[in-house]
Amino acid sequence: MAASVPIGKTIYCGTFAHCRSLSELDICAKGAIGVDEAGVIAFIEREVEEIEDVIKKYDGWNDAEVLQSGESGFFFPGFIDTHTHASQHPNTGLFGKTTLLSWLETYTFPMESSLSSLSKAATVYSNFVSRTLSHGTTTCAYYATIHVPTTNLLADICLKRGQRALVGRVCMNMMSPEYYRDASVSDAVKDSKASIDYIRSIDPSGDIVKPIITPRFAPSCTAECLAGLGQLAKETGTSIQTHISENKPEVQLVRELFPESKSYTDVYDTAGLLTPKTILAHAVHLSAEEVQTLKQSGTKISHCPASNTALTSGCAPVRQLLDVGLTVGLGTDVSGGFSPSILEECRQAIWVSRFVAMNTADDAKLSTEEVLYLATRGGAQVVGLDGKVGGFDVGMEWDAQHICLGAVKEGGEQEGRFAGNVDLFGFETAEDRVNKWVYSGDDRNTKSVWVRGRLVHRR
Ligand SMILES: Nc1nc2[nH]cnc2c(=O)[nH]1
Ligand SMILES: [Zn+2]
Repeated sequence: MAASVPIGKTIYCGTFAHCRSLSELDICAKGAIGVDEAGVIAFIEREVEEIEDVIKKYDGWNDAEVLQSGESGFFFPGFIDTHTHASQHPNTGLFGKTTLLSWLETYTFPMESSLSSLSKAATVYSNFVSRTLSHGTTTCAYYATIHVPTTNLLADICLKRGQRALVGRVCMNMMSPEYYRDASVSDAVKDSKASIDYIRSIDPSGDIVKPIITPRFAPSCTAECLAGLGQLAKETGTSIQTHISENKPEVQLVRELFPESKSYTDVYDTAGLLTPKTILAHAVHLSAEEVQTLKQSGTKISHCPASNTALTSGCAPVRQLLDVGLTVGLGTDVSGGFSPSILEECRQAIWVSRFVAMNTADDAKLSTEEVLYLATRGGAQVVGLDGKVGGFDVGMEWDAQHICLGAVKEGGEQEGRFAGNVDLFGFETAEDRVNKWVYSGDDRNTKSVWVRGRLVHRR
């Protein structure tokens, strides 16, 4: 679906839910949200008895299309995936008993290197963008590969499909296989710049796709390469994404490779890579001092719980990171993570926080409201779209998903054609419905998805 398809005014009626803050999930059962031709929320009404009264109240909304959430449905902000690898999608579910460094060698580098092929990349990237959209992901921070043409192709696909994306050409000039590495620092910087220029040329406003500078992680890049990319980010005002402190052998490796640095965080700090537009994935094994450095630099964190469990990397101390005031979002980290779904990541974040709680204190536990916040407003802060997407407020853009759950009829069958795992028996409160969705929902429950008011997925 092209991003340029014109839209008319639309009023979304019925139940909507969104996170106001980390602890407050706002659910409105009799709502009406007016979205204008630009995809911007023009008004929000609560306690609506008759939609006609709303239409009368606002000039110029007579011809608006009215879309109902339905009895067992609700509108929810689109999910924001703050860290994933489109180029690893064919490997989803393939990790065996490997851990990070052996997994990279065994599965990841061979697959990524094969995406030099434009035809293979077209298939993999189109499929992955469809997949993430179908799970309600309206914004995604993507890693591609080292190849400029196919990285640019990923940006083309996101723009065409209308999914907001940060698209990164991966840089790696050290400890990488001969068959898959940047030949030199100048190549890494030049190719990154070429991809930045291309992505800015196809979407000069950056409303849908933006480039993001992407050093793979410290062990893949020399200090000179990291510094060159830090300089490039400064000169071009581009966002940055990389990995940090994912597993203990990796942290030890960074100590050995960068003996002059105080810590893993210091390696990035020295290179000028810690900025308010930097997204660091994982942050599992940081010291208190490193956390302070990240906080002071305004760096953002992507929590990737499914990946951290799959690769036995560790349990990120999310409550501590939040308490210090770091901004945290959720990332699927495919294919370290085994699912393209941020809803799945919400569950995984809840589970991991319970394992942390079992080993530390009960307040480590994350609630449903908290993970949904990380998946939406928190994620928006991480990717630099704070105040624009991630919630339903007047002036924000309509990046949203229509969730439909399965009402059970007398006799036991689910009503309608949106069969899924969630059964509603009629006694559930609005909060119960959201909880049931978080714990047992999936893409079968995601009926429609919009970005800036444009329909980008329908089931
Ligand atoms: N999870 C994950 N961690 C990494 N560290 C360096 N590269 C990767 C990657 O592709 N995935
Ligand atoms: Zn990753």
